[in-house]
Amino acid sequence: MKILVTGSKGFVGKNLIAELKNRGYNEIYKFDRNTDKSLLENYTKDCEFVFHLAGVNRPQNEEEFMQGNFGFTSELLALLKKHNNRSPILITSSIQAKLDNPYGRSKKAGEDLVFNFGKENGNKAIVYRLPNLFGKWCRPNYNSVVATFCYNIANDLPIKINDPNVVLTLSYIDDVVEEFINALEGKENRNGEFCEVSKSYNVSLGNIAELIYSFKKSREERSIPNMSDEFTKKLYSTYLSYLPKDKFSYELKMNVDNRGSFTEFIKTLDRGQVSVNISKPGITKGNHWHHTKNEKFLVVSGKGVIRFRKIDSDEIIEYYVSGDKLEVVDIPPGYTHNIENLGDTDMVTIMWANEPFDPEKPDTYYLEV
Ligand SMILES: NC(=O)C1=CN([C@@H]2O[C@H](COP(=O)(O)OP(=O)(O)OC[C@H]3O[C@@H](n4cnc5c(N)ncnc54)[C@H](OP(=O)(O)O)[C@@H]3O)[C@@H](O)[C@H]2O)C=CC1
Ligand SMILES: C[C@H]1O[C@H](OP(=O)(O)OP(=O)(O)OC[C@H]2O[C@@H](n3cnc4c(=O)[nH]c(N)nc43)[C@H](O)[C@@H]2O)[C@@H](O)[C@@H](O)C1=O
Repeated sequence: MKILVTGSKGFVGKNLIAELKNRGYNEIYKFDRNTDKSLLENYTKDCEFVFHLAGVNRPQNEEEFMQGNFGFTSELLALLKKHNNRSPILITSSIQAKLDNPYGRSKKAGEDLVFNFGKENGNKAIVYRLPNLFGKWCRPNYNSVVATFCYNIANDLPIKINDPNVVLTLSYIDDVVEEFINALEGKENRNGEFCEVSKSYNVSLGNIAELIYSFKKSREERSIPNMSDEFTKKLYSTYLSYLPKDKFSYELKMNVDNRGSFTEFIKTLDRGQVSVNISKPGITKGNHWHHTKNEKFLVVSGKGVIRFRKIDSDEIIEYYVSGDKLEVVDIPPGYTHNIENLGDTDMVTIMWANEPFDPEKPDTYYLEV
């Protein structure tokens, strides 16, 4: 299927094209600002679907709104008409089309053109009045406060919030792309004459800023944002996409002694803590038990033994473990336990505990196995 995408180098265009390719749509005609106009003539001859995303959001002069959002749409429609091309046309209008401002009026004029063209020529008109969008690859300091906040905070730059109570309606780029591909496949989500993305979030600017700052802080706290909240999950992915290329990594505090090291990796209040334990050859760690605290040990490199003894019993239970065969060993409460490195290399163990370590209430009692 031959698909024409205008505005192919923009935020929405790049995300849409990447996913179209993932899904096997490989005949994509890309048109953007610097594409030779004569190619648009060719593309409109035989394209079978049009995603008309090219739009003017932040021009130097106000007149460019009408030239870009109405004028260029007319040129595109005239070419489709010239070639008697009846392919469906999807356009990205804006919730601002309802507003009496230069951008809104130009988007409304573009909508009217497409609706009328559809009626006159039989092309299916698929018109989205999109809310503010967010996601990876949106240009910062341009048409999205989310992109600007993510970029500035990731780059240690200040942000300016005049009114933190302003509430935005936001849709996430992956949900937009999913909806657009549904539309391509004839399953657009209609609400009256317009189409809409089914998922959107109403969030205040203050909340957005607070969340993004918390993402930055999560590295120091070794915490993980709340992924059970859909908006947080999507905003966190967006934030990460703005990390500068020299800031993808961060160091952890390694607690080193002559036995090896113990390093906290991830701490959560509701799903526990993950740490990395390194033991030198011949070293035994542990020899303690817990009332309620419990753990999972996963040796990923080296070899050793995990021993258990119920605190009122003489029976010793042994689990031989090695990085050659990944196996999780649960550490049940009421059993004193230790882990000994039996190999001649460092033994590396991933340790999960059901609660973050609390020095005030460690629930850990020394007792030899
Ligand atoms: N992102 C959002 O939150 C929302 C976007 N929309 C609409 O969705 C569409 C896509 O938005 P988005 O991807 O964010 O915007 P972008 O500015 O990132 O992308 C639009 C692309 O279209 C190009 N373009 C503009 N005019 C023309 C033209 N006459 N010929 C060829 N190329 C052109 C732009 O080039 P250049 O950069 O050189 O101008 C740019 O590469 C726009 O129509 C926008 O109005 C609607 C609601 C919300
Ligand atoms: C739907 C619509 O969506 C976009 O247009 P926009 O709404 O202008 O987008 P924005 O993210 O720049 O602003 C959102 C709100 O946020 C305020 N705002 C901005 N920048 C800061 C800022 O830096 N600080 C503060 N405090 N507020 C800001 C601003 O005053 C406004 O209330 C376009 O993609 C467009 O194409 C489109 O159609």
